[in-house]
Amino acid sequence: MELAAFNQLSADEAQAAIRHCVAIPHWQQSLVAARPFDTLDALRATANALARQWQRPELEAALSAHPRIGERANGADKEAALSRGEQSAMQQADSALQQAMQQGNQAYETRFGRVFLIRAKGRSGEQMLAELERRLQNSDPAEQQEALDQLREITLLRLKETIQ
Ligand SMILES: NC(=O)NC1=NC(=O)NC1=O
Repeated sequence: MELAAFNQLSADEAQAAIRHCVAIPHWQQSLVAARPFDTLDALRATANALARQWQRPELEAALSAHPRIGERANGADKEAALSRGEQSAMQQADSALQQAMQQGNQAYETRFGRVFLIRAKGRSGEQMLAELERRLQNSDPAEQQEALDQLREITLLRLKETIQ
């Protein structure tokens, strides 16, 4: 979608157009309310600044829309389709890597009590497993910040693909 088109949509239509970027309604509504944007850079800077305000509640709300790494996102909705594309590297992963990722996800969820979140686009399965193993050593606060940073990266990538 062109920026000009996004600027001209009704608030409801504009929110619907970016809903799949992240399952945080307040972020969607705040970005819509900040229109009109003069440039794509201005849109992206605002989206980034709003995403930097996220804390634990936003992280937990958003995780519901992000399947585990290595788990095929079933479903016909746009988020599931985006996840399948983002995680395509895992579809080619061999069974050993798939199993290691499953065990890593389990260890992460036992340690931190939530799904491991990483910006999967552009990363191989091996790179994501290495990141999981590194982040398992993080303290709780450090890991919460890393997860929030990854959620922000995923969101901004999706926004970039949605409004160009
Ligand atoms: N658990 C996850 O990290 N999921 C995901 N990361 C992405 O980049 N897309 C996902 O669905």
